Formats: sequence, structure tokens, C-alpha cells
Amino acid sequence: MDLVISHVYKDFGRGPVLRDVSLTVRQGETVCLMGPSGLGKTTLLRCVAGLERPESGSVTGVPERLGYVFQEDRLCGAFSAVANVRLATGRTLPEPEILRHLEELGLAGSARRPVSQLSGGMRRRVAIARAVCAGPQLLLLDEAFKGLDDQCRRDTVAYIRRHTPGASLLCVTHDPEEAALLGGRCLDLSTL
Ligand SMILES: Nc1ncnc2c1ncn2[C@@H]1O[C@H](COP(=O)(O)OP(=O)(O)OP(=O)(O)O)[C@@H](O)[C@H]1O
Repeated sequence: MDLVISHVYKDFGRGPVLRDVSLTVRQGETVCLMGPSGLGKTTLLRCVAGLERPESGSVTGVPERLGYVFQEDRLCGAFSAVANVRLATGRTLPEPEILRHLEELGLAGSARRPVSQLSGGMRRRVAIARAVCAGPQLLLLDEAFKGLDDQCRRDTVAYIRRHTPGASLLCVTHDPEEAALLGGRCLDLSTL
């Protein structure tokens, strides 16, 4: 199913943030959204996820299973990595599977520690595992690799690719290297 963003207009009361934005992400396609800070990239992802309602325009083709890695980790600090992932998966994924995911992300030794005790880069990977383990048909990534070193970023992108075959990816990034690593179409929101 293609994701179709059509003539979206969003205004928080201080003038338009998104003005007539249209974009189609084909099923299985990767699109990287770039552009200056404050341009509305996060707002567009939030409109796709249904967390903001555009004043006009439409977003259609949002699949049932949506994964979202927010700019902030949004984890439960007192819970372990395993428990944070389980909050998203319920019982659909057995615990050994969750552990395997965390292991692939280099978190084997930290899977049972409260995430508040993990480093920023480790928490990022838990947030990514949480979104991927839910089996998304569309994955929204908002500066998802912030705080990861180059090797870790490469490994994490490879992990996402392995586990989301056929899914569409809509990614916000400021980093051209990251966009190249993710592949796909690269667009500047100011030109949409
Ligand atoms: N809930 C809100 N209420 C009022 N204004 C908002 C709200 N959310 C976002 N904005 C405004 O919308 C504009 C776009 O914000 P947004 O976070 O979408 O930009 P961005 O392109 O993702 O920025 P960055 O690259 O810095 O993350 C900003 O001016 C911001 O202040």
C-alpha cells in the first residue's frame, strides 16, 4: 500500500508550518526527508502517524502496523530493554526473540537493566528495537541514529533492513551520510 500525503497544510496558530505538502512513498520504498531545522519534518511524521491533524489535505495509505522512532527515546526508564520492547509487541514476540534482537544491536549484556542506566546510544537502540520488533509495514524514523558512532550506525541500519523486508521507510535526517546509508530517495521538505 502506498502512503499518499496530499496537499497537507498544518498551522499551530502562528502561520503555516506545512504548506501544501504532497509526497507519495511507495510500498517498500525508502524516503529520506531533509531540510533546515524547524521546517516541519517532525510535524509531517506526526501527521502521518495520526498524532497531528492537518488543517487541510489528507494522509492515506497508513498501514495497520506502524513503527515510529521518535526524536526522543520515549522509553520507560525504570523498565528493562526487554520490557520496553514487550510493551510494543505484547505477547506476539517470545522473549528469546526479543533478546535476539537486542543482541543483534549489541545490547545482550544490558537487556535486563533499567534503561535509565543505559547510555544515550544504547537507549536509542532500544527505541529502534521496540519499533522494529512490532513488525511495522511503515517505519517512521526521526533522527533515529543520533548519538550512534559510525560503525554502530551502519550496524543498526543493517539490522533495520534485515528485519523490515518489504516495509516502507520515511526517515528524517540532517546527515547526508546517514541518508546515503539508508538509501532510497532523498528529498528536501522545502521543495515539496
Ligand atoms: N505542538 C506544537 N505547537 C506549536 N508549534 C509547534 C508544535 N509542534 C511544532 N511546532 C512548530 O512547528 C515548527 C516545525 O517544527 P518541527 O519540529 O516539525 O520541525 P523540524 O523540521 O522537525 O525541526 P528539527 O529539524 O529541528 O527537528 C516549529 O516552528 C515548531 O515550533
